[in-house]
Amino acid sequence: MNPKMITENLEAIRKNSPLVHNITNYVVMNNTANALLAIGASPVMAHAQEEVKDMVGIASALVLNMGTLSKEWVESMIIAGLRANERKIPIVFDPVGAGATAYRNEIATRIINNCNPEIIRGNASEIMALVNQEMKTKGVDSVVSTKSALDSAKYLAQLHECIVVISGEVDYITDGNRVERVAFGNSMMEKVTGMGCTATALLGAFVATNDNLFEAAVNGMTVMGITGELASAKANGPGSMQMHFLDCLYKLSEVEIEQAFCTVE
Ligand SMILES: Nc1ncnc2c1ncn2[C@@H]1O[C@H](COP(=O)(O)OP(=O)(O)O)[C@@H](O)[C@H]1O
Ligand SMILES: Cc1ncsc1CCOP(=O)(O)O
Ligand SMILES: [Mg+2]
Repeated sequence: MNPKMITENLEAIRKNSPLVHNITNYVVMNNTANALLAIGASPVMAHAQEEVKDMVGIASALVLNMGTLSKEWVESMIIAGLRANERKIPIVFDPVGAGATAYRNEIATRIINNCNPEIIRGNASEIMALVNQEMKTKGVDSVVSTKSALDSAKYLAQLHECIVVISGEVDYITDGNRVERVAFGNSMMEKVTGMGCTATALLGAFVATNDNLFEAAVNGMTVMGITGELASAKANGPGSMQMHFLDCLYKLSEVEIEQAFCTVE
């Protein structure tokens, strides 16, 4: 992980403006579309079974998010996922609320097994729940530390040959062997709904412009964290945090990325 690599990935997003197709939840559609625009990507939210295949046909990445599930949407996700596999475009999956209900566990397993996502990004509780169906979570928020989910993440990554990202105070990114730790960010990020979903959506833009999936995931989570730090320094609370997050993401510069690295080292 280095500032230059991250800046190059960011510049590729801004230059190419990849179309990121999202099948996501009602709560975060607006936030995540705005975050993708702010970073320089082009978002589209489309979930009708009649059109998802065509939309994947023109997209550079697919984001599947199970925040507000329904039977119809699940079928759309599977159709879209299979088309993404056919086109060999990357899929990023967010198992929102895995562990909270049996239905969520069942659907998460179905999406992973049928669509083979390149990246799975969840909070620690969700990642643990994907491995241990006995794991009970509070809802969409995590109740455990990210470090405690690391073994589950490695197992999941090896089993499905994908990258697993655990987000939280400290993020971990693993391909089952390598582990990268990203410790940027601010606790105010927990107070804005959809921050995790935003991370997942942004990962869509990073993988759309970087064939190295592991590197793309690390870059994406680093940009999330640094932007969170810059935004929280300007924010007075969750409302202005949300606004400043978009502005800081839009303006994020190479110098700011380098400075953030200097502060932690
Ligand atoms: N306490 C914290 N300190 C720093 N960054 C955080 C903290 N909590 C969450 N984040 C960051 O906020 C984003 C959303 O993560 P998280 O809250 O784990 O997702 P979710 O909303 O899915 O539970 C990630 O980029 C993560 O790094
Ligand atoms: C509150 C809520 N309920 C269903 S989806 C959702 C949004 C969750 O977003 P995030 O996991 O990014 O906090
Ligand atoms: Mg989440």
